This record gives sequence, C-alpha cells and structure tokens, in this order.
Amino acid sequence: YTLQSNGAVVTAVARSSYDVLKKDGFTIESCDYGKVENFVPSHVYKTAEEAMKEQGPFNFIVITTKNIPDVYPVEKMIESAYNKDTAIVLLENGVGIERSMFKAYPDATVISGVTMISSTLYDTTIKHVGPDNVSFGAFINPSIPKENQILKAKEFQKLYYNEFNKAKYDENVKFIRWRKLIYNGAINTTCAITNVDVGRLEMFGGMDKIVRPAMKEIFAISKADGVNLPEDIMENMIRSDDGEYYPPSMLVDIRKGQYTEYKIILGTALEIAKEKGIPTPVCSILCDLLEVIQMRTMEARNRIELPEKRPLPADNYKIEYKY
Ligand SMILES: NC(=O)C1=CN([C@@H]2O[C@H](COP(=O)(O)OP(=O)(O)OC[C@H]3O[C@@H](n4cnc5c(N)ncnc54)[C@H](OP(=O)(O)O)[C@@H]3O)[C@@H](O)[C@H]2O)C=CC1
Ligand SMILES: CC(C)(CO)C(=O)C(=O)O
Repeated sequence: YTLQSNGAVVTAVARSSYDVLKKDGFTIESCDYGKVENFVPSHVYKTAEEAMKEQGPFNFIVITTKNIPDVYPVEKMIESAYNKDTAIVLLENGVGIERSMFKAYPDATVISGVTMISSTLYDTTIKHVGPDNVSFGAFINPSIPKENQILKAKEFQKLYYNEFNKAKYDENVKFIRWRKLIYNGAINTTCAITNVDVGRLEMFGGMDKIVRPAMKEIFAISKADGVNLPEDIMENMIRSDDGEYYPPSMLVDIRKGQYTEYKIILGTALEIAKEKGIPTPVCSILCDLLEVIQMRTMEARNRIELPEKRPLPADNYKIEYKY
C-alpha cells in the first residue's frame, strides 16, 4: 500500500489470499492511514514465475513472507523472478537472514528492512495498530561494488518514505537487526509458547520471569557479536506496545496453525552464542520448545506422518519430510 501510494507499480504474489486480493482486495484499518477499503495491488499473481513472465524483470523483489528456512527457504521462493539487476529487499525479522540469499545469489544486492509496525491480517482485514517505524540499509555484499548497493538501498528507502513512516536509511544494519531481536527473540517467542498476548504476558508474570532474563541473554550475545546496544533498549522494547493487548506475529502464527520463524529469530542467535561462549539457559529452552511446536505443526500440516506404532530408540527411526 505504501509503495503503491508513492507511485510504484506493485506486482504481488499471493498464495491463500490470491482470489480475494485479486477481486475485492484487502481492507486496511491503520493507525497511520485510516480505513482503506478494497486495496488491490497493481498486479496480482499466483506464482513468482507467472509474475516474472508477465511483469518482470523487477527493480526490487520485496519479501514480506515469514522466513522459515526449515520448510520454505525464501531464496527458493524467488528463484524464477530473480534477475542480476534486481535488488532483493528482506522486510523480515531475524538475524543472519542474508546468508542464505548470498549463498543462492552471490552477486545480489540484498537490502535489509526492519520495522516496528504491529500489523495483523485477520481474514481480509489488516489491522495496523503501531505506527510504521522502518529503516532500510544494504547487507554489504563484498563481491560487488559497495556504492551501488548503498544507492539501491537509498532508492528503496525513498520509494517507501512518507510523512507517517519517515522511512530511514541506516547503514548500520547489524545494529538495527540485533536491536529488533531484543523484542522478537524474547517476547514473540514467549507469547507464542504461552499463547498469550503481550498485555496478558505482563499481567500474568511472564515479562519478569521469562522475557527480562531472555532479553539479557540476547543483549549479551549481541555484545559478543560486536554490537553495543544501549542498556535501556530492553525496557524500551517491553514498553513499545503499551496500551495494546498486542499479539506478536509469532503468536499469530501459532493461533493460525502456521510455522514459526524460530530459527531466524532464536536459532541463529544461539549459534552465535555457542561460538562466542555466551550462556543462554532461558533462550535455549525457548528455542527447543519452539522446535517441538514446529514439528507439531509439521504433523498437523501433513509435512510428516508418524508410524501408527510408536518406534523405540533402538529402531533408529528417522522422520521423513514430504515437502
Ligand atoms: N506482523 C507484524 O507486525 C510484523 C512482522 N514482521 C516480520 O515481517 C515478516 C512478515 O510477517 P507478517 O506480515 O506478520 O506475516 P503473515 O504471516 O501475516 O503474512 C505472510 C504472508 O506471506 C504469504 N506467503 C508465505 N509463503 C508464500 C509463498 N511461497 N508464496 C506466496 N505467498 C506466501 C502468506 O500467505 P499464506 O496465507 O498462503 O500462507 C501470508 O499471506 C516476518 O518476517 C515478520 O517477522 C516485522 C515487524 C512487524
Ligand atoms: C515488534 C513487533 C511486535 C511489531 O513490530 C514485531 O516485530 C512482531 O509482531 O513480530
């Protein structure tokens, strides 16, 4: 909506929402833009392949899906739409998400987009309750000229900028992503596991007993990874959606029976913690619980099927994935 309002031609690839998006569009109830009815992107396709065939090549491919490397790697999703002159914008949470992109597309310009936005799709209505506070910057790819990557990131930031979001260009991508992880790694994960929103989490005691200790661990990992976040970031993140019983996106995933982004939100951070020797008792438990929940979702979504008779450890049974 923001890009199209600024004059960009937006080609959307939609999966379960294809029919509704193409025909009537989404309703947007936004704290920034008010009520927008029947928003339809310039073009809507079912697959990236069709989109590329009819509208490509593109200046930018903007990825706003969940980042679930254990099920649908995002680099595969865009395979048929990628062209060497196309910059990829990862408007997603998490740290280390550029690594698989550079592996798949070694000459790519990959732009980081990090936003505090608090926005949820319910049926055909997007409820947007937190002002869009967004910044873009290039994940610098050492194989191609740095200036071009910076220019592309600035071009995208200008394309997205409006009086509400005041989109920022910020080259300190690593800092920005770790700062956001303080929220997502501790709050998204705890709300998802406990199935309560941020307001209830605080009122039921989870903020003090789980979130604050988890945040301290993430803070320590970021420090060991060379990022000096201000100490008050933890309290600021806890207070960032005051006044709302907000369900973080990972909790919404659980409630909709969707896969969660636990790998890019905690898994990668914990790999870094291990390398650097940082103890992470709370975050490791959160991550392990989310892994079990992911397997539960895989079974519910028929990605795996277990034998009727429970195998024993001595059987060395290996789970097979259907997709
Ligand atoms: N929600 C929020 O407030 C915030 C979210 N984020 C981050 O932004 C990213 C997106 O989150 P969010 O908007 O909440 O995610 P949602 O789950 O609400 O939306 C993701 C959309 O991507 C679609 N999708 C997934 N895979 C494909 C595919 N292969 N082809 C076509 N469409 C696909 C899904 O469609 P389908 O229905 O078919 O599955 C769904 O409509 C995440 O990384 C999240 O962490 C960051 C800040 C705030
Ligand atoms: C911080 C927050 C809650 C909103 O931007 C978010 O990132 C999410 O819901 O995943």
